[in-house]
Amino acid sequence: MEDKCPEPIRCKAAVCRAAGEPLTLEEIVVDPPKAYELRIKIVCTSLCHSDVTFWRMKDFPGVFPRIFGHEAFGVVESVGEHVEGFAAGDSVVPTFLSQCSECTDCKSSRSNVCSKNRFAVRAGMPRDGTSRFRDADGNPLHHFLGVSSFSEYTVVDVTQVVKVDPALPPPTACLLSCGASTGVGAAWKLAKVEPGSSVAIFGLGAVGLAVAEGARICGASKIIGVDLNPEKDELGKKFGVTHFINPKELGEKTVSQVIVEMTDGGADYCFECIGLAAVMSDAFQSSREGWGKTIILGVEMHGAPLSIPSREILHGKSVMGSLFGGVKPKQDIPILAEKYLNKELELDKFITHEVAFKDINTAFDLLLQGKSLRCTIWMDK
Ligand SMILES: NC(=O)c1ccc[n+]([C@@H]2O[C@H](COP(=O)([O-])OP(=O)(O)OC[C@H]3O[C@@H](n4cnc5c(N)ncnc54)[C@H](O)[C@@H]3O)[C@@H](O)[C@H]2O)c1
Ligand SMILES: [Zn+2]
Ligand SMILES: [Zn+2]
Repeated sequence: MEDKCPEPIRCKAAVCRAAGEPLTLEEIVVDPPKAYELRIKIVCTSLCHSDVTFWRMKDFPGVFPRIFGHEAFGVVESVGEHVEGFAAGDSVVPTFLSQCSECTDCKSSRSNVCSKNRFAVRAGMPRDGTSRFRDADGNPLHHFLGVSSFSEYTVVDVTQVVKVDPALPPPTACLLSCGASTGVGAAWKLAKVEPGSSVAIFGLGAVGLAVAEGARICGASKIIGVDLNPEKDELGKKFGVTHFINPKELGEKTVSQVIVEMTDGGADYCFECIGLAAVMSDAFQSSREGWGKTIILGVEMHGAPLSIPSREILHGKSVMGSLFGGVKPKQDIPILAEKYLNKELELDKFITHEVAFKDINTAFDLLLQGKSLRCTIWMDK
């Protein structure tokens, strides 16, 4: 092994000191990787709405100061003990979901939620709960989803790192680390959308539009997009959205009434890609009796309960939810990468902006104002 004794590294990170406050660029220390961990030099990262949700969360005490970020691409800098299959210089994407490849869930084709390194919003590393980051005063900085990519260097558990083809452009690899994989995976792996199906997507951000991209590839004939932002009408067309509904412009009718009319009984597949319990119910109401499936991808900020009429579920409708769109990171990200390199999967259109690391707060403004889908944040610019 080349990297016998990695030393702590001094570098810059965008630290969130309190909920909802702009991130501050600080010099930090990143400790060497422990056993089963890798230290990664982040090349670029981007902002997903899940970062924004937890950044905003004021009633989630004790987790600041924290380094957010979980969509990224980087290069392995060093590996800890017992790490197999990775070496310094490898192109990788860290992922918020793990795949240990050994547990019952990882071995089953029915699950993508590893039961050995379980998904949780922890403050530290998954195995020992401690932090690998320290600020200038030596105080620990908390991790986010085991990734914390808003730092020039980060430490990630080996079960949350996927090797990718170096031919992938860094911003594209970065998209596959969360949003694009989640949306495309939900249509392709979870719903298994059939040719000729009707699909309704609530929320046309990167996740919702990635569902549209996945549904387009699967041959869906009707792809209905629902969004409050009128600009998503034109934008959606680039992603195969065939019909657009702005709930603010419906007058007396409800969204679900309109979708049921448009699809002659309800959409075959409805996807919630916003994170609002009320919209999850709308999605369910818009699905077809007999076989309609509602797939929930949005993260409800306060975990509000989902309310659906129990009688309607007797009519053959079903609801399911998913982390990462059913994608098993180590198995499926390389497949999605290949689909991109074969020009089957179109990912470049998701990258609407780019900024230098020092301007990371601009990426927050762009997403919050509904102007960007994904903004590439370059660490070396
Ligand atoms: N399940 C997962 O594994 C997973 C992975 C990634 C993201 N997510 C979640 O998916 C959701 C979308 O993420 P994103 O990065 O695409 O977000 P985004 O901010 O880019 O997009 C959200 C879209 O929803 C629209 N919207 C907001 N409120 C609406 C309403 N009431 N009715 C209609 N449209 C509305 C916005 O205009 C925007 O276009 C978030 O909740 C995020 O946390 C889940
Ligand atoms: Zn995400
Ligand atoms: Zn596992």
